[in-house]
Amino acid sequence: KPHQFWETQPMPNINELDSLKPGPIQEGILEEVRKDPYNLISKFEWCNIDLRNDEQAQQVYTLLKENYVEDDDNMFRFDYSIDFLRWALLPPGQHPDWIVGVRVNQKLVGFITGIPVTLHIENQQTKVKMTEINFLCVHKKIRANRLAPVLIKEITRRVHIKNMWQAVYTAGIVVPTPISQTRYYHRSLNAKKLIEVGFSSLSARQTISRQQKLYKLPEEPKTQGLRSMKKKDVAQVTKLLNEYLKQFKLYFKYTEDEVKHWFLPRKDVISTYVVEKEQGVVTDFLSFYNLPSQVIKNPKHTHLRAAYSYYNVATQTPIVQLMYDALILAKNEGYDVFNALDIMENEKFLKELMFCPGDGQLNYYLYNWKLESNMLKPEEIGIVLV
Ligand SMILES: COc1cccc(CC(=N)NC(=O)c2cccnc2OC2CCNCC2)c1
Repeated sequence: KPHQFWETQPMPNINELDSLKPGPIQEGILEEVRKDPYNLISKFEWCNIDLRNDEQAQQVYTLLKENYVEDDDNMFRFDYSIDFLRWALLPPGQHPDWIVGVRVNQKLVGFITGIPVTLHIENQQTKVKMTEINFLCVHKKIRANRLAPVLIKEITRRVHIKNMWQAVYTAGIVVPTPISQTRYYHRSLNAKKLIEVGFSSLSARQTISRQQKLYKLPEEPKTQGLRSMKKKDVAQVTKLLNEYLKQFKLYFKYTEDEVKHWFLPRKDVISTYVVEKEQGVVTDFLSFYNLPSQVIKNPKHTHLRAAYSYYNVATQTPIVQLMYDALILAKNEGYDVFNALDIMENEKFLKELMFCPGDGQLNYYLYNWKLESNMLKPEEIGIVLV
């Protein structure tokens, strides 16, 4: 029976979509939260992963590299680096017991994570402290042990115990009940490599050299004053970002500390470029994160270098021009492809900059929250998960 687990969860099911009132579906009662971890099958043990510890970080890296998300044709698998995982999972205010592992004889076989976020939902008044769940992974060799539902219940318990009752997450699969179904798009930067790894294919009339010409980019960005973000930009970037995000129905509010963490450039993790017009005034910024994929079987290439659009705020520079510069910068940083979802204002540049639709969708989920409107359009989503 499909969804036997999800039917037990506070997610609106198809026939409640019109009866539930907006807001929390279940009131959280702290006293009722189970104090001890969920039971695991024998030999399986819970552990908190300290990603600052090289050995433990390496174990997480290897588990994900070999067992995490693959594309629909099982040709590519995400290959998150240790530096990336430290960026993604050690933000300000993180909780050590929200980086959850399951071990069998010291070997890491299961993983799930949460980070604290403050989410604004649908209108200004409601802002909800909650968790952003990510990196749910069970080793390929021990699937169908029903470990995934236990990992979800355990991290839910660890969130409830901190008196938080909502969560936000994304998934390529559809389980009850997405709040938005977004599509992803790819812009070729290295046409030859994309064809060699099988990411792109040539139709009868296309040739590699024709593709290379089609996707060719200028050597240098066009926008005057475009430069790498520095510490001194944090205050202005924070104001620009928080102001910009208010137009969406779902968005995070960022402190300057969080902007420092999420946007200051980290080599091979996050790239952020600001547009500094006359003396010191920052008017726009663009950012993209580095998520390579392992090419599962290919004689010539082991990895696909992919840049993923993060947050882009265009107030003076036209968004199409800003994103064209993002493509040029990503190409110059060595990326093969630039990926983006059709969320926020991205529809405004996807076609014009020759992005092609991917073969899947990314669904957004809100745990224990009924929206006023059952579904949000992708352009109403103002949050990017890594
Ligand atoms: C090209 O290598 C891949 C390796 C694994 C999966 C996919 C397809 C896929 N599922 N892509 C996305 O989910 C995706 C496509 C564009 C932008 N962000 C995305 O996902 C992000 C956000 C959610 N967590 C994973 C990274 C592609």
